[in-house]
Amino acid sequence: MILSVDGVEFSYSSRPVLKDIKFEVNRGEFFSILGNNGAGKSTLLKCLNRILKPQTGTILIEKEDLFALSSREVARRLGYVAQRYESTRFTVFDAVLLGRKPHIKWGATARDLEIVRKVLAVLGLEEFSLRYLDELSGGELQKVVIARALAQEPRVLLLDEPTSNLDLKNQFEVLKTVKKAAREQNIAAVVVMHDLNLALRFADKFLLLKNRTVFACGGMEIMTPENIAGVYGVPVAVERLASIPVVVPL
Ligand SMILES: Nc1ncnc2c1ncn2[C@@H]1O[C@H](COP(=O)(O)OP(=O)(O)OP(=O)(O)O)[C@@H](O)[C@H]1O
Repeated sequence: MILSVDGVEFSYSSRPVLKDIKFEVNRGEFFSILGNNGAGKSTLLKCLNRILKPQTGTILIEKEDLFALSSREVARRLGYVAQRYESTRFTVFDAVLLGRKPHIKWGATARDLEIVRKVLAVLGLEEFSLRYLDELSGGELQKVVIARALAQEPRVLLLDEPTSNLDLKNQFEVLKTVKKAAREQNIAAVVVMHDLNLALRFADKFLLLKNRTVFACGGMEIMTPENIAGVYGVPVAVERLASIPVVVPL
């Protein structure tokens, strides 16, 4: 187990958003967080990245209390891609190299540069290497911020709706890359998603959030029509098409 969350509660001033959140994520796992708009998914991800501090509960990363770690240690262990981000006057290469910052002591080494080149190649961003971020399309920029998080080589990768700006091909490529990174580097990817079909296709485990708390958590066995309808309030069928599970609203 790489991440363990127990009894987490969070409120924005007096507005309670999360209560009694409990789940575990294992190494190598693609873990999808699902739920309606406003269910608290982004808030939960921010608690996992220590941007927000839960009022109660514990979050352990590799058995250590997340809130007892130094900022540098957090940056080494956790990679985070927010739902919204701004483009800056960096080149794509430099922006991805920034992901290596928690590992760099004096200056970037040949290994750091190699990692950046590799990640850019995997995500098909090589040709954009020297372009400035503010000259990219929304989807290209989204791939760059994911590339930066992958270059960081974190133990846990936290992604908030990583495919929201991507076309069909890029949605698949990005999620495939994340899944491969989880498997090959034996890290965990915790991904907030809206597209149930993409979640079914790529995730190993699912956390369904409803009414501020965990509605269900587990593998494919919890993605039943009853649970999905219970969370989203829409009747659905879960079918297999070319042996791929798909959710169809009825
Ligand atoms: N900074 C904030 N201050 C006060 N309330 C907030 C703040 N950020 C979010 N909220 C509220 O907390 C609740 C959960 O928000 P959150 O962004 O975590 O939901 P979400 O599940 O990620 O939603 P979405 O799917 O729409 O992105 C919402 O009711 C939202 O209005």
